[in-house]
Amino acid sequence: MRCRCPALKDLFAASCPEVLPPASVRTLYTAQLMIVTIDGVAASGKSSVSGGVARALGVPYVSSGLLYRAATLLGLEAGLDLHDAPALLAHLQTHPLRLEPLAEGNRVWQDGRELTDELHSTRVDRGVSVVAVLPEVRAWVDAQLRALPSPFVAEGRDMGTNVFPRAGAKFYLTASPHIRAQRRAQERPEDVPAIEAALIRRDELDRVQSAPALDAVVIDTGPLTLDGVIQTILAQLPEQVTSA
Ligand SMILES: Nc1ncnc2c1ncn2[C@@H]1O[C@H](COP(=O)(O)OP(=O)(O)O)[C@@H](O)[C@H]1O
Ligand SMILES: Nc1ccn([C@H]2C[C@H](O)[C@@H](COP(=O)(O)OP(=O)(O)O)O2)c(=O)n1
Repeated sequence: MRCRCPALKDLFAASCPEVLPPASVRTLYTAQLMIVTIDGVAASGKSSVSGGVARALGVPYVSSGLLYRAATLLGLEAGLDLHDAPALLAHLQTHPLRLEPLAEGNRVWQDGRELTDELHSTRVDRGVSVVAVLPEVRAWVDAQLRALPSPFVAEGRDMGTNVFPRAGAKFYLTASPHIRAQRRAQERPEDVPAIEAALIRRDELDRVQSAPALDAVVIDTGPLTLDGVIQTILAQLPEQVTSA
């Protein structure tokens, strides 16, 4: 079959300029074209910016970090060793989590209990990087994210590199640790120096899975307002995303 779709033709030009891939692969890639990924370091503005972009597009946003945070919370509550991947996974199988990706804010449920408000505590902040490096937990989170119906905006660390490599648009947010600590201090009981030290430690622990995608637009949010970042992203979205 001849390839008539401009977006797919571009995607497969390198390997197969004339023939479309099998329908199942085509569907998967087309679905990913309607996903915007916003990755970045801790407290760089990922969830606030994703929420704003998602609202402007009229789609939900997906906060992948909440699943890592919820896995951490359940592990802490059960008294598990957070390095023990088999024990954590077994606990997650018997206590299934559900991410509710709403445009106005994501929520996480475990059966009938809402965990959302407990996911940004200092103890979860401290433990989550330990849980997030476990390959088994990463595979568990990735499977949940890939099962969600597009279009949506996905934010986290590896949305553009690992989870949705064919996303229609990719962004990566940065800002200096000091600026990020000043912003976070509005939401946490600790002072700026303590938060800054914890952010630097977490940047290091998250470094491997936090590399920007080669085709991501990197935005330093330091000099920008929240709305400034949102508008910068909206101005760079390709048509296949805005018309989704
Ligand atoms: N460009 C910005 N200017 C000022 N404050 C911001 C900006 N981006 C985010 N914030 C604030 O910084 C804090 C951290 O943002 P958040 O979206 O939670 O980051 P992340 O999801 O990357 O951890 C929030 O209080 C948010 O309102
Ligand atoms: N896709 C993702 C999302 C989050 N993580 C990890 C990295 C962080 O330490 C935790 C929590 O991420 P979250 O984005 O909720 O929080 P921060 O912005 O880092 O404060 O999970 C990850 O490894 N991969």
